[in-house]
Amino acid sequence: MTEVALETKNLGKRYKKLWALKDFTVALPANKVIALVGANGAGKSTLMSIAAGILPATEGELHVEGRVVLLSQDKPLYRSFSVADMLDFGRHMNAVWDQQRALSWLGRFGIPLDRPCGKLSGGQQTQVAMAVALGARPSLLLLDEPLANLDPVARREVTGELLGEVADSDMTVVLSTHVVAELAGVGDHLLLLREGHRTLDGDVEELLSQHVRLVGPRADRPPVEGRTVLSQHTERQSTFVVRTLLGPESPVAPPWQAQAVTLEDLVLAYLKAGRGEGEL
Ligand SMILES: Nc1ncnc2c1ncn2[C@@H]1O[C@H](COP(=O)(O)OP(=O)(O)OP(=O)(O)O)[C@@H](O)[C@H]1O
Repeated sequence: MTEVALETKNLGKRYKKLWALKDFTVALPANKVIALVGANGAGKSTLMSIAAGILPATEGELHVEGRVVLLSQDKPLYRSFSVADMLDFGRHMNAVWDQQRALSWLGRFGIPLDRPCGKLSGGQQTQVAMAVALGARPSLLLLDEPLANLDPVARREVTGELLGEVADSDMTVVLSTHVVAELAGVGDHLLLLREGHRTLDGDVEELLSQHVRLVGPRADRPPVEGRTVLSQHTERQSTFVVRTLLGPESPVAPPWQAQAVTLEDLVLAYLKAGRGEGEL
């Protein structure tokens, strides 16, 4: 059985009248990179803050294994501290500290140790914050869009290195984003939130193999059994994204065509789907 890094049961968070998270039940697998995706306001930060213990839940249960570190977009760095001072600070603030791991991260991205943090670029500051987070040896590292100010190449490098860190340790990483185009190759597991609810959750490869896009003549329903996630129609043509056990390889009667979906297609289909439609 897969080990679980984070488990919730009917978790809910209410801010005055608004439920930012509601009836949220999930079990996220350990030692994976989990992409947490949702539109603005879907509840990603709320979930991460509760998991990190800095925000109390209104109702429900949450259980995490081991040490949790949350890194958000506003990086916790002292501007006058040099990079080396920040590592010293990390060592003093954490009961467990891996200096070598922190140094090795900075070395990979060429960050000078003697430079004051305030004189580093936004992207370099992100790398320092990442090094301090990794030095704390978290079992669960929650990254709340901290990569937003990295250029696309640097972001790809960071996510690649993170996958390596996960492979070399028992760490689990949850990485939140609403930049759907950047998802490919980033996560092993996808968790999609919409308006505080879990909309889709599963192993990325499995999810891709369970969905198919069907294109054919205008029709009210797709030509296969399954749950329709998204329907789009023009005057003469219909396109459906369907969750089906048949998979994208199975034949459909012509003139219908079955196409595999990419991760980006899949996420966009669920994000676009009307409320209720496509819910699991
Ligand atoms: N402190 C707060 N007080 C009141 N409402 C809040 C507070 N924090 C968040 N919310 C509301 O809760 C909902 C979920 O917010 P949250 O920040 O968790 O979403 P998110 O998915 O992280 O969004 P984004 O991608 O924009 O960062 C939103 O509707 C937001 O307006």
